[in-house]
Amino acid sequence: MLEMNGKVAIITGGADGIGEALADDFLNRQAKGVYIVDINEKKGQETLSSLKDKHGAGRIQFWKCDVRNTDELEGAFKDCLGQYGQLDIVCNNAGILNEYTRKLMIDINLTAVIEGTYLAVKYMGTQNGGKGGVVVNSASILGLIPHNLSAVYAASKHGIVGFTRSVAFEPDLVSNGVRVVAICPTVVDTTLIPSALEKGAKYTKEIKQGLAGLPVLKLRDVTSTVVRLIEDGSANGTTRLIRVGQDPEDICPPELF
Ligand SMILES: NC(=O)c1ccc[n+]([C@@H]2O[C@H](COP(=O)([O-])OP(=O)(O)OC[C@H]3O[C@@H](n4cnc5c(N)ncnc54)[C@H](O)[C@@H]3O)[C@@H](O)[C@H]2O)c1
Ligand SMILES: CC[C@@H](O)/C=C/C=C\C[C@@H](O)/C=C/C=C/C=C\[C@@H](O)CCCC(=O)O
Repeated sequence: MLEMNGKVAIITGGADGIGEALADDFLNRQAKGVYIVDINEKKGQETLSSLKDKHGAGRIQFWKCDVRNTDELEGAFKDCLGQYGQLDIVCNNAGILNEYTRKLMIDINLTAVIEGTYLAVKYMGTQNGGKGGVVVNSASILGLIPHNLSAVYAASKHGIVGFTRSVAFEPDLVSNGVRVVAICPTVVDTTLIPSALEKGAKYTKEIKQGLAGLPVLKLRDVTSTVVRLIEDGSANGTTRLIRVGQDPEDICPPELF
């Protein structure tokens, strides 16, 4: 069992929404340090300031970068180890929803998750001077089911699910003591979808109709599931579906051919 107490985490997309809630939750659980990595400087500084007010200045840092730039992302890992001397948890959570910018969305939602996972092995792995650890990738229910109004977004999230289930058992990860899991929430109470719709997302009208009346997850439904996955040392290659009013359940249990 890996307890949050005394652990150090990097959270991409940590300035807002699910990432911000994870940072707050980890700090509430006495994490030693949390690194929020985000492209949004203004929101990042605001979140940094409010988390410092709540939890004290020493346990929270903000690293501004675009997760698509692997060198800049790696800078956060190096800086984090320099600040805290350890790294235990990596949440590859940054994501966007924009069917008009297809390559950009795949680069942020999928490629950066893949690169972030291998950076986690490089900096947490037992064969690389670390103590091992856990990677939590933010997928979506749309990583498990198709969606005709969000095909590229769904492709990016299906990619995360396939990658997570596979890489978790890659020999290099197993021998380095690094577990990899993914969360697959339905709609969550953040600005991701409302702000995409406000900006005139593709199929805005149809998406609004589809979303009307759908139950919305609270941030704590997501953070509590993430913490359970982190703490459960047997969770590896797990893709956990999170729905309103239902216990989180594992879909596609990992089975190697
Ligand atoms: N909100 C939902 O309904 C929902 C449901 C299932 C899964 N998800 C997934 O969870 C993750 C977080 O979603 P959210 O709802 O908290 O979104 P959000 O928009 O509230 O927060 C996402 C954060 O990622 C940051 N970000 C975006 N592009 C970035 C980049 N290139 N480099 C660094 N940071 C970047 C944003 O600045 C923002 O702070 C996403 O991967 C999303 O796809 C969200
Ligand atoms: C799924 C949330 C987020 O990751 C992606 C949003 C992308 C586009 C917005 C909209 O088009 C997507 C709606 C997705 C709905 C998914 C599931 C529902 O059909 C059923 C949910 C019912 C339940 O909570 O069990």
